[in-house]
Amino acid sequence: MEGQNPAPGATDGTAAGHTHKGENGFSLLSFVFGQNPLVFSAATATSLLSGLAAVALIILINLALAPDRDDLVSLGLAFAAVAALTVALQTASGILFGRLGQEVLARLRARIAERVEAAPLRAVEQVGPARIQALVTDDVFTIATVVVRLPVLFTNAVAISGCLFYLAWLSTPLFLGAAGMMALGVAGYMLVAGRARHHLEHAGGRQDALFAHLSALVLGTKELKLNRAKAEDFRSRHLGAAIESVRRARTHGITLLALGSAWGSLIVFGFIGLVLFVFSGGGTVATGYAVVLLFLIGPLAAVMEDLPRLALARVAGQRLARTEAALAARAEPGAIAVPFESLVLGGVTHAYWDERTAEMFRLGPVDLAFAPGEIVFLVGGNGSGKTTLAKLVTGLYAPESGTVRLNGAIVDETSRSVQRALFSAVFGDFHLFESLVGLSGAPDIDARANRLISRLALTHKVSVEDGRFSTRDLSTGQRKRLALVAAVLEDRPFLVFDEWAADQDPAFKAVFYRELLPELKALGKSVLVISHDDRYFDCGDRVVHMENGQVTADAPAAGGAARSGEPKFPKAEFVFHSTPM
Ligand SMILES: Nc1ncnc2c1ncn2[C@@H]1O[C@H](COP(=O)(O)OP(=O)(O)OP(=O)(O)O)[C@@H](O)[C@H]1O
Repeated sequence: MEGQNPAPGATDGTAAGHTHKGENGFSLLSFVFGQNPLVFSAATATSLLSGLAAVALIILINLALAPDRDDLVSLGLAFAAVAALTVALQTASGILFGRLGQEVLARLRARIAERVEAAPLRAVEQVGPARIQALVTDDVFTIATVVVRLPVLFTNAVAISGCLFYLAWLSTPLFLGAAGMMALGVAGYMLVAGRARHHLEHAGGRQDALFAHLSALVLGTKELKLNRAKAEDFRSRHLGAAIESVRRARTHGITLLALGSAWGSLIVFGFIGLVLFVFSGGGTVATGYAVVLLFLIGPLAAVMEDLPRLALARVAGQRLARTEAALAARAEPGAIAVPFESLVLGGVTHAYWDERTAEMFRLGPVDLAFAPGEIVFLVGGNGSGKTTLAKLVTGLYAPESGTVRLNGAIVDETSRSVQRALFSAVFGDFHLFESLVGLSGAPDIDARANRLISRLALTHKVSVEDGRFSTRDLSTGQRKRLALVAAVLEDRPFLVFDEWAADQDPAFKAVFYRELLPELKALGKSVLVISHDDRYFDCGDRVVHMENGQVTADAPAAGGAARSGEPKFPKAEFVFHSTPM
């Protein structure tokens, strides 16, 4: 499985998977309020006041329109004051909500990052990188866009309510008619919006596939550039199809929302027309109604325009809540470093269920024990379950059944972080960070890293300065050497190398197996080496064989030189020695 993303649709039989729990678990308003209660309250208050001020304006206009007024000057002054206040309030609420929008964007991104970081590896694998990418870019942006629109929405809501009250004061039947028509408009809209949301949710799911294809477009550039037919097929059938299906689903959703809005507007215009041209009979009273009703058109149209945005944000919020539920992690205490005495797997199992092929891969039950200072080779055919077993040994996966005992005590959800804290690993799909993340501030870190780099024959290529690698533009084998540097510098008691030597040249393979491993052993480190290099199996203390998810042999290595605890090359310096952290 190394070097591959988990197959989409592949899920465990037992793990959390894509749960629908928390479907409606995202409340935009309470989330926005929680970000900054003070700013939210101030922004809401200014929006609501600006709505009221707008209603006051319309009343003043109406008064000024009445015939034979002798207080036009004072009305004019009041109008100027209220207009200035309205603009000031609108500006203030716009600025405050703009600020909140950015806070929401930043906070949601940080929150998703925290969830991903805290979630069990299996849950992250199941959610997949594409969904996470889509969430932190597209979905959170959709949510933040609505936050920025909130002041307008609030202001308009107040303006509409205020106008309705004013209408009620002008004429009760008119008010009842207006309120009834609006209720009809909203009911029609809601009916259509429910159907639209279905399309928008579908678009969200297709968008995950689209992000996966976009990532394949970048990661697979070499393959696509070499083969034009392949590139065209990928562009048209795979990437193109995903782009098209997102477009189609979104268009359906947005069209339905637009039709819903149109229905609302039609009802409102119809009502205004009826009042003005059929029932009022003209005259100044009709002018008064007309001013209020015409004023209502603006806020109503704006609200109708904002409703689709709200619907989109709601779908995005639900996707966020669902993903967060799938990533849910039990709070783990901070990982304490404990001395390593023993690690024993008893009847440990794990299963992957692949929905597409409807096949189950079962690992175990596995019984295995590890002791300090031991070098264990884990060998077996492709797909036999070596990496999966390594993930169970390191505590990256929790066993589905069986037990893991660390220093005699059973590891459970609360102590799995302690198990993980024993390990540094270089997996086949390792990631080389651009700096020695987590080691900044460690004493002498640059010098120790550069010594190791020189030991791994990389001095001419790369160096470490202020904890950063000078470059990562290296060959795969060279980058693996740097990953080993980072792992060794962590100075943890147990190291895992998953086919680390597979990308090394023959001379360096010998250095790895015959020099580095014995040196690590001499330092008391335990090392689990996943390997196909059978000519070096004698460098281990034990060789564990796997076949089809089962451990088929666990025996001392034939002629194991490292068992003596002495490095095979006595003159090798112990450059790996570093200050424990
Ligand atoms: N993330 C995953 N999701 C679903 N199935 C998986 C996942 N990882 C591995 N598998 C399945 O588990 C089986 C064992 O995979 P694993 O990577 O543990 O084997 P391996 O012995 O390390 O193979 P290799 O030598 O090729 O690296 C594979 O057949 C694969 O189908």
